[in-house]
Amino acid sequence: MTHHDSRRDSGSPERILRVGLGFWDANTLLSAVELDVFGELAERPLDGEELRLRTGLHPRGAQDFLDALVALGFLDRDASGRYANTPDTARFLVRGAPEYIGGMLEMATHQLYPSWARLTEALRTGEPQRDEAGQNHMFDHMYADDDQRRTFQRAMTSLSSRPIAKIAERFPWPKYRTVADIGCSEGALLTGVLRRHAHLSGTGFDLPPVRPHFEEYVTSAGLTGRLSFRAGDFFADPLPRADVLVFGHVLHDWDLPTKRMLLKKAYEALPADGAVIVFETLIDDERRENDFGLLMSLNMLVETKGGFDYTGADCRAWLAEAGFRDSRVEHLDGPDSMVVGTK
Ligand SMILES: C[S@@+](CC[C@H](N)C(=O)[O-])C[C@H]1O[C@@H](n2cnc3c(N)ncnc32)[C@H](O)[C@@H]1O
Repeated sequence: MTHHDSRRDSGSPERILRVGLGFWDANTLLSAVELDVFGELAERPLDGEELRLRTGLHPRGAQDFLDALVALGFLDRDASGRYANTPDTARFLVRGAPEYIGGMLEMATHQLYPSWARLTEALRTGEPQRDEAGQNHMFDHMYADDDQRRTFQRAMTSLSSRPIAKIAERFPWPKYRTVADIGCSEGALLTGVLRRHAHLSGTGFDLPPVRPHFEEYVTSAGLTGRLSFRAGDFFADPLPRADVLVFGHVLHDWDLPTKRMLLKKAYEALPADGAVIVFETLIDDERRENDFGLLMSLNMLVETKGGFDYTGADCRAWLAEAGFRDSRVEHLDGPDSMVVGTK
């Protein structure tokens, strides 16, 4: 990927304006998700007035809003003026669809957008811009609220589903019998991997408030017998023992001493020849290409006390320090890659 070169020096201010006003596009899409425009169109196309009434829009902005979604490529409109989902919005933005990605966008609306409005302050001070993020246990605070907890779990599942499918497909699972996912959230990784590999059993490790979400998700996937939940706090408790330990989008939440502590605990919990899988929106080693990974790291700046994203080379160095005998980096999907370390 060398897309950054084509983004520079085009001789036109268009890209500068487009990025600078990127919140126009973003808010239009986020409002459409919040108002469930795509869900209302799941069954059949609707004319503008019916769609307006169903989504509760005031007449003043309705037509511009819906036609902006057409112009942005998120809706189609036929010759008779009826609106319909595009193949992508039908697939990824209808709530309840198996590949629904809107959980992440719901979290963007409620949580990330207000923090990002204060990015300059975060850059000047190094401080997160969510009131509760300054506390040691930001998750305790977020999980105290049922809605926030559910939105966050859904966001994680939606963001992780594609890299998880690749991990299920590409990692040499036949060599191992047990897997534990540290910071498992609803259990999307374990479910994806165990569905594909019938010989495996798994443990999800996460904070106690996550248990009901995990159990609901795993039950609906029909995997209750092979999967269990272990409630714990990885600061205070040892990690569960398993042949493979997974950290998905977990290390980037924390500062460097915590990252190192978690990898050390993983080493201790693994048998000889056991493996750790770390998957994230890894930054490329040159720190030039993976803009999503770099922006994710700024997201950790505004959202967490010490979190940051990192390169594959960074992670391999930490794995070596923790004692792992070898490691490798493999691209998964989109901005996500995994680092695999062997004890
Ligand atoms: C960013 S989410 C990643 C979820 C999932 N692994 C994925 O890739 O989609 C981080 C997870 O770490 C969990 N977590 C945070 N602090 C924890 C702690 N002290 N002990 C155990 N789990 C924790 C959170 O509850 C959350 O599920």
